[in-house]
Amino acid sequence: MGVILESKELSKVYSVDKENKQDILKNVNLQINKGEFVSVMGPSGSGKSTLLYNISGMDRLTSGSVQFNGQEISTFSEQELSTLRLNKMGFIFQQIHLLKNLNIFDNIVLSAYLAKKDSRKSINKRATELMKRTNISSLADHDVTQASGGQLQRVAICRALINQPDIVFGDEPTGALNSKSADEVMEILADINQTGTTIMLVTHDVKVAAKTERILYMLDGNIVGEYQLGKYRKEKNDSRAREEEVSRWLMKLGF
Ligand SMILES: Nc1ncnc2c1ncn2[C@@H]1O[C@H](COP(=O)(O)OP(=O)(O)OP(=O)(O)O)[C@@H](O)[C@H]1O
Repeated sequence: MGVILESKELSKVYSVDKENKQDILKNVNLQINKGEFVSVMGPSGSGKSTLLYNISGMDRLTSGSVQFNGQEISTFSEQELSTLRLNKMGFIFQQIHLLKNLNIFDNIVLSAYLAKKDSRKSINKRATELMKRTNISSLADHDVTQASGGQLQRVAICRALINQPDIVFGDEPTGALNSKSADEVMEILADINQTGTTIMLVTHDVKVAAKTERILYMLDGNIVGEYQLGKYRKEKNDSRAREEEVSRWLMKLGF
């Protein structure tokens, strides 16, 4: 299978001012395998988002190492990092940052036009397929203001996938959605994972974590537990049992 992402002794210190420094990540060692679907849980302030930003090259670590596909990325320049993020990584956030002056289709294809890896014709074809897969084809020429939160989050998924990334990172990707839309988004992500894309997301929601394959638990800047759930398969119809399994594990950890 092989490792896609690895951190070794990853530390992040925030300096509030000269005297006040906060150790937010404390020597985090983490490995994510190619094709895995991993979630990160833990109390508020435990460092989940900070971990996501530091291992995805969106923020700079204070010390330690992060390797992506065997390449040390902590020493990359800003330009190298931005090229890496554009071509190899996709991002989905709780707040959907779409451009209001572009319609939904153009929001999805924009980063692929910028990456210039493929012709516009093949990018448009891919966008059309992604929109079909996420059930938002009818929204192509709509304004972003004309779509619901759940629909916009699907737009964000299409946008995250348009450059065929090796890995997709999500920071509370369902956090702003009602439970039906959250469920639909998770089904889409599970489906995308099953076609080979690695996914790592941060969540507070047991229902979300229960659709992932391995759950990491963060406490006070470190990973203090992990749980192997195995791949979620819709046809097994065991969402409830998985949620109960995760809840029992979290209770043992005092969550
Ligand atoms: N830019 C920053 N400067 C200073 N401190 C920060 C900064 N960003 C985050 N922090 C602090 O780092 C700690 C961890 O924040 P982080 O957002 O990673 O936690 P989290 O586990 O994702 O929390 P939540 O579940 O509430 O989103 C918090 O105490 C936060 O206040």
